[in-house]
Amino acid sequence: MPMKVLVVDDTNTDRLLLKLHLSKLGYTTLEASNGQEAIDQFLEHSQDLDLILMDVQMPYINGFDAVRSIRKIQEQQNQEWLPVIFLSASAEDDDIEGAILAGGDDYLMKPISQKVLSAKMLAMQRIADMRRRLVDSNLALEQLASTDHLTGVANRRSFELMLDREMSFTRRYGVPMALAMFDLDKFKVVNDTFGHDAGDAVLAEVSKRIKMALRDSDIIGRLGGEEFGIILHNVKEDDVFKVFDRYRKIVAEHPVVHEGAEIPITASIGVTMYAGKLEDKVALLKRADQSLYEAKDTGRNKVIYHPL
Ligand SMILES: Nc1nc2c(ncn2[C@@H]2O[C@H](COP(=O)(O)OP(=O)(O)OP(=O)(O)O)[C@@H](O)[C@H]2O)c(=O)[nH]1
Repeated sequence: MPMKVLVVDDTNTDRLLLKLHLSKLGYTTLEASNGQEAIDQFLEHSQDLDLILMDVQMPYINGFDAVRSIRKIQEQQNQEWLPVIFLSASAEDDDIEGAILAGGDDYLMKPISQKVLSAKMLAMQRIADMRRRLVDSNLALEQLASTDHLTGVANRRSFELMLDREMSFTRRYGVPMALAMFDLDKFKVVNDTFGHDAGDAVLAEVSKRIKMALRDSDIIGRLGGEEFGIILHNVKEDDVFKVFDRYRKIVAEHPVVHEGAEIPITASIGVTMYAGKLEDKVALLKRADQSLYEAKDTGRNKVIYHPL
């Protein structure tokens, strides 16, 4: 993908010439005619910007100061590195050193040779491509590390991180949430009767059914074995039992079919609510677990919810 380049120069002709040359080379350009505009453009386009060409000598906020501000913003927002090439009429060693210290990656002498600029752009394009590949593979790795490979839902680590996030959202905005522990009944019998592969197929099918029934803002994760966690975001106390009983029915009403065999399956569900009091995740999980235990102990295939 061709790079998107922000061209910053207070001299209109220099800026237009640069833009023209870059467009001819196939790059997309944005422009700014002073340091403040450069910062504003960066803020607006930081997600898809690949390179900044920054004039050094500009009134008010010069190129060095503009780049220092941009680097500070990037650091605060934990953003990826964005290459900056300074453009300057000065060939003094101090200025070149100053450019690198201000956060620049390279330095081009004015008047700019089109040949040198084309070559530098080629090098920067290589870096931009490498950076994109790195970002993509980091995303893929993060996805892999947070997903349960059998069911495709969040794994325990990632579910607990999301639970932390949901709880702090509830504390800040007072939006109540529900947490359920959801455990398949007599799953050992399923494995023993139909085989481990059939057990795996049941786990995959049940999580698929629940995922389809959840709203986009709700979360399901596999806590381990045949146990799942479910978070309902922003739910009314009166609706909690109804929603989870619907999930219970979705599991129980149709057997899972695996290699011609019909495997009846039910689940027990322990539910609790969180309205933002000073409790921690461990306390909340424990409360849901106690309700789950009660559901198992009093016959299974049921939802237990004790309003707070
Ligand atoms: N097929 C399959 N089975 C699993 C997996 N993880 C855990 N199990 C099985 O799940 C079963 C859980 O058994 P128990 O903890 O005794 O509970 P249960 O039989 O579901 O009984 P209750 O929970 O009391 O209703 C064990 O037989 C585990 O081997 C998995 O990834 N795939």
